[in-house]
Amino acid sequence: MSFLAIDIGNTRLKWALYASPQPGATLLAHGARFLETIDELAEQDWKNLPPPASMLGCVVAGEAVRRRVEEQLEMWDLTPRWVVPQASEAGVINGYDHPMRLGADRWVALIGARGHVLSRGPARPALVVMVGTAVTVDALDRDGTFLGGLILPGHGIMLRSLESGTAGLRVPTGEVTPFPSNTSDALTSGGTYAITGAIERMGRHLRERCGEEPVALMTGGAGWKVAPWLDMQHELIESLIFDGLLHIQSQRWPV
Ligand SMILES: Nc1ncnc2c1ncn2[C@@H]1O[C@H](COP(=O)(O)OP(=O)(O)O)[C@@H](O)[C@H]1O
Ligand SMILES: CC(C)(COP(=O)(O)O)[C@@H](O)C(=O)NCCC(=O)O
Ligand SMILES: [K+]
Repeated sequence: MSFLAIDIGNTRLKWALYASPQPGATLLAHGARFLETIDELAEQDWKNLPPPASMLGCVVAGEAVRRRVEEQLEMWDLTPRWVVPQASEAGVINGYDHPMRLGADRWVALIGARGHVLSRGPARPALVVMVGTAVTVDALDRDGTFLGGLILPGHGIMLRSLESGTAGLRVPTGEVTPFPSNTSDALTSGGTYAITGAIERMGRHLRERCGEEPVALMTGGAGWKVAPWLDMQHELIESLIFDGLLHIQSQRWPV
């Protein structure tokens, strides 16, 4: 009953093969590819994998990328299924004005985060941070209602937009420091503090709204770059999206 989970962001496709579609299932294999090279998945990463019995993915990179991935999936006898955010699912209530317009990766991360919160004891509010091409900072209250969240540029987009919008900012990346005294450090510190500042601000909104400290869960390829500078208790969970896909699949097709 192996299960293939796929997360397609705007920079990379991440995949993971689990022994079964159940939270906590054994991880059999996993990998990631920049979107430029996803047409090699069948011939390379997936060539020697045991055929998965089912698959569930989330994609925010558009129809053309989704179709390219579905072509790679044709090597197996699988029906590709892609998450569409619902009004509520797996204990999470979608508070977006138009629930289906929420990014599928954000919805899946919220469901994964809710699973982590409930597996640790009494329900608590959660701050769900995804540091990828863009950065999202989403707020779940104690009852599992998604209250709303921030979208801001990821580090790469911030630097590229500064480079393209100015004459003098094409410099190597620098260090994060309280008082940057060169262009490289100023850019790297500015980008990092913009991201951590947004996270800390949403953390304050959620704490004031719920009257208790939220659990802060962070994921995404650039999470490790930001985490050391975040002035709040938090946990980096690289598998958060996969955990959400496992929860959804286990509820849709309970074994
Ligand atoms: N191997 C890598 N090489 C360069 N950048 C990486 C790598 N892995 C992660 N990153 C960083 O993480 C970001 C992509 O993270 P990811 O979570 O895959 O984004 P998305 O979900 O938007 O595709 C990139 O913008 C980059 O900052
Ligand atoms: C905000 C995002 C671009 C983040 O995508 P990523 O950085 O993971 O590539 C994605 O969640 C998205 O396309 N959202 C749709 C708009 C919304 O969530 O309001
Ligand atoms: K992502």
